Order: sequence, then C-alpha cells, then structure tokens
Amino acid sequence: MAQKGNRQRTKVVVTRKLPDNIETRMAELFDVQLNLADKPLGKEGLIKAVQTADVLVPTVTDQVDAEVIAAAGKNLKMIANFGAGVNHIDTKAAQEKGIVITNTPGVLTEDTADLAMALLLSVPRRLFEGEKILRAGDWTGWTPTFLMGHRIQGKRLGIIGMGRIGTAIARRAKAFNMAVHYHKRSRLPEDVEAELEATYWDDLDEMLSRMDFVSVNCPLTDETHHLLDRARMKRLQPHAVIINTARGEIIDEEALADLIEVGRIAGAGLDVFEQEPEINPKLMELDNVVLLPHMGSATVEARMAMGEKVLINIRAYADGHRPPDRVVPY
Ligand SMILES: O=CC(=O)O
Repeated sequence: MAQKGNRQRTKVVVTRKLPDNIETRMAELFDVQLNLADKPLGKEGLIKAVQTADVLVPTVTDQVDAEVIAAAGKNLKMIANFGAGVNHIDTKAAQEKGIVITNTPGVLTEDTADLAMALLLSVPRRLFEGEKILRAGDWTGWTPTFLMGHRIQGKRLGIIGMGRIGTAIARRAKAFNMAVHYHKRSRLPEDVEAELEATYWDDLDEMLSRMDFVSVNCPLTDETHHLLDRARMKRLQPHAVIINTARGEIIDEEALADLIEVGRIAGAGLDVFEQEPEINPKLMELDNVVLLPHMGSATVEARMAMGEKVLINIRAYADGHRPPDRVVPY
C-alpha cells in the first residue's frame, strides 16, 4: 500500500478519454497521464503504461492480459477499471502479482437495465424497422396489417445471471406484466425472489425451452464463454428473442446469426458483440435484429458516477486504505 499523503506522487495512466470533470479532478489529485486524443493504446502502449504507472485506469476496450501484467514494473500496484465487467483483465495474473483491481459497480445498473428494456421493446415491436421505412420515405400510411409485432405483456422473460443488472431488469419486466424467470448459480434469497415474483431455474436448458424472451446478464468468465452455444440456443422456441447487454462472447454469435436466419429463433437485441467494434456481417443483414454500439452505461450520469468511483478507489489506495470496489484480491 502507498504511504499516506502519497496522492500527488501517485502516477495514474488513463487509457481512454473520460468525462471532462473527471479528468480535471484526476489531474488535481494525482500525477496523471490522460489520453485526450482517445486513441486506444494497443498492446504496446499498455505495456509501456504499466512499466511506469502506479495505477492503470483501463476500460473494456483494453486487453490487460497476462503479457501486459507480466510486463508491469514493481510500481504497478492497482488497476482501477472504468467499468463494471473485468473480463478484459487477467485477474489471476494480477492477483498473483499482488496488484489490486477495482471496478465501478452499482452506478450503471439502472441505465443498463433501461437499455435492455429498450431492446426488449424494440425487437418484438419492430421499432427500428419502422424508423428505417419512415426515414427512407417509404411509409404510405396506416394500414391494419403494417409492421405487426408482438406484445410483451404476459410473456415469459428468462434472465441469465440475476445480479444487480438482472434484478433491475426483472423489476422493469414485472412492471410490464411479464412473467420473470431466472437462472443463476446460486438462488436469490427468498424475500428478493418473492418481491420480484421470479421463478428460479436450476437447469438453464430447461428454462430456455420455455421462454419467450431471454436476457443475458451474467459476467463473462471462462465458464460463461459461449454459454449460449448453438445446441443450447436450439432449445429455444422459434418465437423466442434474445437480448444481450452483458458481453458478446457469452453468445456464439455465428450460431445466433444462423439460427435467426433460418427462423429457428425470432430475433435478437444486441448491445455487445464478440469482436467489438467488428460486427458479424450476417447479423447486419437481418431485419429482426437490433444492433447497438455497446451503450448500456452511456448516460452522462452513469459515466460521471463511474469516474467518481475510479477516483474514490484510487484515492483510498493512495491514502493507504482498502479501495471500496475491490475485485482482486478476492
Ligand atoms: O460494459 C461496460 C461495463 O462493464 O461497465
């Protein structure tokens, strides 16, 4: 741990452009290297950064892998991630080197849940298809059969991963009179389950075969990589729709595109992709798929609060305290 009063000398390297107020405060508090041009550092840049920094502030766009962590100098004591998911950081390698990792949980929950809900409405109600037709000047007026979609009221939503965001989606879904189901490694406490009126499924395959909508909300780990693979997605009913606001790699994207193309799944709403910012060209061709550019937490409020959390975590560390949002050490 740093000695008390070390803040000014704490060298912080930030990998991407952050909201202005956060950068200003960062510069007041620490010896900070910002990335005003917002160009990703890449492997080489990250390696260079960890050789000199006490604290690295990466985002989901930086692969802080074993190689980067191995290259870190003795000085690197902390990785203060700007974001909740830490799948892009080799947490095991960091743990072994005694590097503290923090994230920014809680402050992006509601916004990400809102975005999931927006997708959950957009796909079955065909909002973006309608928008496209109207903007192209091809709308000829109201007709009884134009752009008929499906209602979500009364339908079953299966949430995979019932953490903060999953739970926030469940609350919204309940307000829309959907029947909430969920799969999670460990069951929710009885009172929470009762409040959400949520049905627990120990067996994911069983749950999938009965759902109208599925929302992916688990973290990306070795265990959840391609959790929704081809075989598993084939368990879904043909009218089912998948929403993913978590991480692209949890779904086998190629299989998803194939299954939608042949009508084995009705559609998808995706905010995250396997090879961001590359998008599988097959997905681009499909009308019943809504594609968003990873914007779940993209509100001014969330991004400011995420920045505040990064500041608080680094400040705690620099003052010799345990940072509040530690992911590692576990
Ligand atoms: O995707 C963004 C995050 O993990 O915060």
